[in-house]
Amino acid sequence: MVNQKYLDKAETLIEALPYIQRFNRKIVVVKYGGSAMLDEELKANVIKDVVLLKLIGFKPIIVHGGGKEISRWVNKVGMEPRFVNGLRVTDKDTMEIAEMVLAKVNKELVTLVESLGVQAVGISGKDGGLLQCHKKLSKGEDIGYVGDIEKVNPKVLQDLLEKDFLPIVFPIGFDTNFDSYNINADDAACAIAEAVHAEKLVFLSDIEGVYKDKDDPSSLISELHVHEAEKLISDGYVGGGMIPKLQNCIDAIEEGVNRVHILDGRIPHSLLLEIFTNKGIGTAILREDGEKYYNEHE
Ligand SMILES: Nc1ncnc2c1ncn2[C@@H]1O[C@H](COP(=O)(O)OP(=O)(O)O)[C@@H](O)[C@H]1O
Ligand SMILES: CC(=O)N[C@@H](CCC(=O)OP(=O)(O)O)C(=O)O
Repeated sequence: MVNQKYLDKAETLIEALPYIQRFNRKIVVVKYGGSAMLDEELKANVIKDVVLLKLIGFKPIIVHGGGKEISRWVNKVGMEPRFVNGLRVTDKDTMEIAEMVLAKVNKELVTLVESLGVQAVGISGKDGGLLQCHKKLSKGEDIGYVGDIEKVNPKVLQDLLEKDFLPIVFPIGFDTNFDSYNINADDAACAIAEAVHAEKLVFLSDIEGVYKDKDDPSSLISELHVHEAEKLISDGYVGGGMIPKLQNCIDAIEEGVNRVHILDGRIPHSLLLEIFTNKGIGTAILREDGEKYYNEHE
């Protein structure tokens, strides 16, 4: 008689079959950032999940941030990090630090992927002219070298995917004068997902998902139609970094990305759980005609 434990494992693998079929050869953009990047064990788990997606036939692209690491280095050189509406005020020195730190984080992620036997290529938004931007103002205020993405040239990503590499992107771009700009990583992930016609865009953050009431963790919302997400923002239920994140989710859905999710990067393997099981973890943002499967607070 075969041990039940092994039968359960086989069952779990078989349960994944419809999801593997659905996403076979499809592009999945994973935005990785927040404090889930600071814990080495969590980082290794996130990378293992993405490598697994790659090896079973998905086409993942990682777009990463590293805001907390940038702030650590800004502090180290005796400066004070400053944010306006979730965006880093970026003077020339901060720009230099941001680019150096993000490039370092990028090569660490490349190394982790390579150590698992998958070929990765780490690039910035400058490479292949991927992210062309102009200076972004925050409600009219000049916040320095912060970039607003104007155009995405996805050719470099398409070529890398075609040759079976796993692209890992960090959010630094240039404008038409080739001046460098610091781009919010959520903005970069959203613009890239739209440009490559991703099937799915996943934000791995350091919160369970979107709460109906930002001060009440028991109010997690499993699924949100676009108009409901818009209403949460306009009614003031969403604050801080969740405002641009949710706005990016809305934009991505409106630009044709099929599925957009905000997940808790602190939960080990939340990416696999979301993709391969029918447990609604995190928050899914749905098209207006998208059917809801879960009830709130489930
Ligand atoms: N309604 C809400 N639901 C969830 N998080 C919210 C809400 N309103 C504000 N937030 C804040 O938004 C943060 C997530 O945005 P951010 O810190 O920019 O994430 P990341 O660094 O992963 O990109 C949460 O940690 C939380 O403090
Ligand atoms: C303009 C701007 O704010 N850029 C961000 C880029 C990194 C980022 O977005 O990192 P997380 O995703 O980890 O927050 C910054 O300098 O922090």
